[in-house]
Amino acid sequence: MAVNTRVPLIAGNWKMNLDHLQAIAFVQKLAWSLKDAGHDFTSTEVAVFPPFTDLRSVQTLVAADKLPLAYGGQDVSTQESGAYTGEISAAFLAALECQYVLIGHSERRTLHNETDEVVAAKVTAALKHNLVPIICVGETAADLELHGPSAVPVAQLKAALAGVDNAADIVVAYEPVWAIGSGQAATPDQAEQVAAALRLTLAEVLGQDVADKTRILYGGSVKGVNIAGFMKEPNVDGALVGGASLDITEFSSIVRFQKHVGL
Ligand SMILES: O=C[C@H](O)COP(=O)(O)O
Repeated sequence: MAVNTRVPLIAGNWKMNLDHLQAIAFVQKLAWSLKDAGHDFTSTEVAVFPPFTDLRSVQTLVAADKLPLAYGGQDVSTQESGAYTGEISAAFLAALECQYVLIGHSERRTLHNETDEVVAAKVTAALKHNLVPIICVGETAADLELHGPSAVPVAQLKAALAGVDNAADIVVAYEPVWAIGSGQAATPDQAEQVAAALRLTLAEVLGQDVADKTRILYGGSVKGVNIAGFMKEPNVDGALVGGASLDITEFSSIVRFQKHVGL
């Protein structure tokens, strides 16, 4: 068994919250609050995912104040450029120095009918522009009852990796749909079971080295009070946080999970 050298990642998905002015104030306060608390950004990486209209403001602030925060888009187009009204290309995100992009979030899959093929095309588009895709997978409550916990997330991951080679830097986020915004998080055991299955899939498709280095996040009602349980699991390398990422005290407490687990 390889030694785990994966740096935990705590990612805040703001969804459709905070305009560009609110984003500036929020990111500034978040960085100060973590700095004041003595957070070591090299031991746990922190990323935020603001709406597209905030990204230029966040980029300017992060660059000017040299903030140790990563950021990225919540979605990306499958297309390079052209007549695609409302779409945002991977090249545009790269030009704003985004490091990451969320792809295949369940809200995109359900509200915008994103298929596995579309998700795979978005992953390919992101990698082409050196963005690290955070590939979101997860089962609904009905899937869970019909197929058990891992079948749907594993199938979604396999489909998303269609155009990925084993040199690619990717992150996987396991987000059971039933746990998102419900206040009812999966148990650490449940998250670990699926994360382990996802890592096996990464090994099958991309090789053991990629599986060993790829971070797998858990998402779905993560809070300061439950993060430690997830982070004790060997295959969970961080969290994709929705609602709690909009509260600086709560998000900081999640980022500083080592405090709770005594690491
Ligand atoms: O992207 C984040 C997930 O949808 C989780 O959202 P939540 O933390 O509000 O449950």
